Amino acid sequence: MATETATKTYSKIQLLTLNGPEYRRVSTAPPRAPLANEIPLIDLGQIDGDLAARKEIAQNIRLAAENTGFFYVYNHGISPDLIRNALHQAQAFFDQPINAKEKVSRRKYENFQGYHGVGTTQINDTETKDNKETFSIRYDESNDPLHANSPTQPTSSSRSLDELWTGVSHLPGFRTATVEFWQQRLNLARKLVRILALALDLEESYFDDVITHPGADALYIHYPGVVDPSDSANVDVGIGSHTDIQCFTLLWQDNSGGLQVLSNEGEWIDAKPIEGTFVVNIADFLQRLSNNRFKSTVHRVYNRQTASRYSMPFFLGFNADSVCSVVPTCVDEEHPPLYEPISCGKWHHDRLALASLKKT
Ligand SMILES: O=C(O)CCC(=O)C(=O)O
Ligand SMILES: [Fe+2]
Repeated sequence: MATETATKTYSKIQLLTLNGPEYRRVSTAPPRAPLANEIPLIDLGQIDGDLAARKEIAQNIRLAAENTGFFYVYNHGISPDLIRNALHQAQAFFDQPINAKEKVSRRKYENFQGYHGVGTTQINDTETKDNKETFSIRYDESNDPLHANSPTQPTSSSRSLDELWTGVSHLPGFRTATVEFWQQRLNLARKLVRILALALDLEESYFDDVITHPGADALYIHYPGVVDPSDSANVDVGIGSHTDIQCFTLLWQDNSGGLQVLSNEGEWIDAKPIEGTFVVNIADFLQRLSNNRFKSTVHRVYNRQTASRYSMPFFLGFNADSVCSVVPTCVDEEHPPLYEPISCGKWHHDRLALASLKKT
């Protein structure tokens, strides 16, 4: 009689990095539920409270950032009505015929803004093409409440952005809801940067000078449903295995499920949707500045249902031109800096260029 052994099988995924390809061992077992400390729920209710309250949030975030780099936040202060409205706008945009969406094709704008069609991206070339379509906007000073009193001069890129907004102006309320949701997440992200400084034992204001004109990229993503979810041969990824590039991501996801995070042991875990939360994950640039103390963790999305899945990520990076070094609190004799200083803009640009070079 055969004895059952608890042997686990693993495959390998490849990730693109500026230091060459990196490989991760990945269990072939179906995703499991996370342990409580793998993707903890963190209460931000006191983020505007006194220093002791902010330090308590920082302590919780530090533990999560050093473990998987993924956590949920609640009591984040962004109104559910605004989120619902943004979601309806995203759905209205994606429900349009393809030629209406192509009018704002990202090929016409700088920095990947605008529309990317289904199957036009492949974030991991050892997996399938990404089965998703997206609408993206980037940081725009004229939308930033921090600079409300400093009128900006029109530039060629602001003129091309006007064209982008004109291309969606037939969708009532689209621009207003999209910009307001972007502004509120930028505001929350700036507060989180100060909490992250505390979590790294730095002065709370340590990063203030590098978030005056930050990377602040907001996406609407639509993952089309699959025709037959029981068809196990059809395993197109929604978005392939990857790490995020800049400092951290604030992600709103609908109730579909499908977001999976790679555990420290190489098993997929489900970052299941939790009403009223954002999923936050540390990204590569912050891992780098923390000398690998904070973790930028591999994740992916599968939409294995007939219905559409929608998500709305917001990626925060530091000012594109500010050169940043590994922070002093993460360096000592036993832990020399592992990385050279670099700006987040160059880091982001080179990573994106690497991905597109691979495709040509
Ligand atoms: O759609 C999601 O839930 C996650 C998307 C994501 O990981 C990304 O856009 O980097
Ligand atoms: Fe991601």
